[in-house]
Amino acid sequence: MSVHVSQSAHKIQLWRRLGSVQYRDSSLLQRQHLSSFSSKADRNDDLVTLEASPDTGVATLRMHRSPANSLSMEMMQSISGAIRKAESDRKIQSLILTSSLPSGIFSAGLELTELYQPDLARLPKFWESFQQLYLDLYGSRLSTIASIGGPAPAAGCMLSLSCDYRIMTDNPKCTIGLNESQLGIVAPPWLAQQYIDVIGNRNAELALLLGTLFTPQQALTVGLVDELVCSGDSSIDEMAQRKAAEFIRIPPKARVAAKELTRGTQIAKLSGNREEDTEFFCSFVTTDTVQKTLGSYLEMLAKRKK
Ligand SMILES: CCCCC/C=C\C/C=C\CC/C=C/CC(=O)SCCNC(=O)CCNC(=O)[C@H](O)C(C)(C)COP(=O)(O)OP(=O)(O)OC[C@H]1O[C@@H](n2cnc3c(N)ncnc32)[C@H](O)[C@@H]1OP(=O)(O)O
Repeated sequence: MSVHVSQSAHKIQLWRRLGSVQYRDSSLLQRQHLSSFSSKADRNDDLVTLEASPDTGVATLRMHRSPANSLSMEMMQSISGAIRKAESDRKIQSLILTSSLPSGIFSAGLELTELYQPDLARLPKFWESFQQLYLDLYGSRLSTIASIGGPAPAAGCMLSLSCDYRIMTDNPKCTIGLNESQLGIVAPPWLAQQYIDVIGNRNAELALLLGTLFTPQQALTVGLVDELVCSGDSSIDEMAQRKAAEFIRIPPKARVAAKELTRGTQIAKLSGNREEDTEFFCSFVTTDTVQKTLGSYLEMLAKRKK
């Protein structure tokens, strides 16, 4: 076991050193169609806002990385940082995760330019930030509520799966689910396991195979979300606040211990396997087949917009 781990650590270091090497399949360059997918490192450190209310014990984490709250490395680090900041305030017991983008998009999942023709030195760090975000949110001592006012595909769905409770706007244009197979990729095992845990094995099996994006009503039926907000009902923010208050009435030690019962094993599993997971991801995502499919998917997104 220890030999295996050290070999994999060596490979990760190798990945990091590959930074100066050009991406190997330059024939996949289709940038002329993909001008809107050209940014990589964020310079903006104002990607999320944390508003803590010691009186109520509730903090609200608002994501606002325009245009779609896609998860670049900096975005994931910002969300992780905000979760830790909220946790460090002992008066805070609950966290509402939401989007403040005018479009309402909750999160479009991983930033696709991080996956397509990736910067090879950045790629392992990017994936480690994704793992860390999962560990921080899924394992948080806070009760966590996802207030989903717009689409939440792939890693956007992961953000909500990592919360304790999910409230979604009942708008059929807003869909949620792990659609990775449609991009020619596959969710990592720890994310697939969250799906299985939340919607059951058979539902997860079919949805992972087909890359299903559920409408809010379908998501409610399979248990992917816990509650829907219809227009005319009280606002999604009010409902999230009410749910947070309900969680806060439970003694914190008991609440945290209950969470540990259902999540501890999976958290320990990834914590002990991060390097191998990163190594697998880097090898998988850089294969020519995956790169080609990602390129076509990006083109399809750009064309759809036109
Ligand atoms: C056997 C063991 C296996 C082990 C496996 C191990 C490892 C696994 C390996 C790999 C796994 C990798 C995991 C990936 C998870 C992901 O999250 S992949 C990302 C998936 N995301 C999507 O498919 C969403 C794509 N986007 C959309 O569908 C729509 O944009 C939307 C979110 C539904 C919103 O639609 P709407 O019509 O409102 O807006 P637009 O489409 O016009 O988009 C607005 C704007 O945003 C840009 N954009 C959208 N999504 C992304 C994105 N994910 N990344 C970057 N940019 C995005 C879009 O281009 C528009 O930009 P603009 O033109 O500049 O306005």
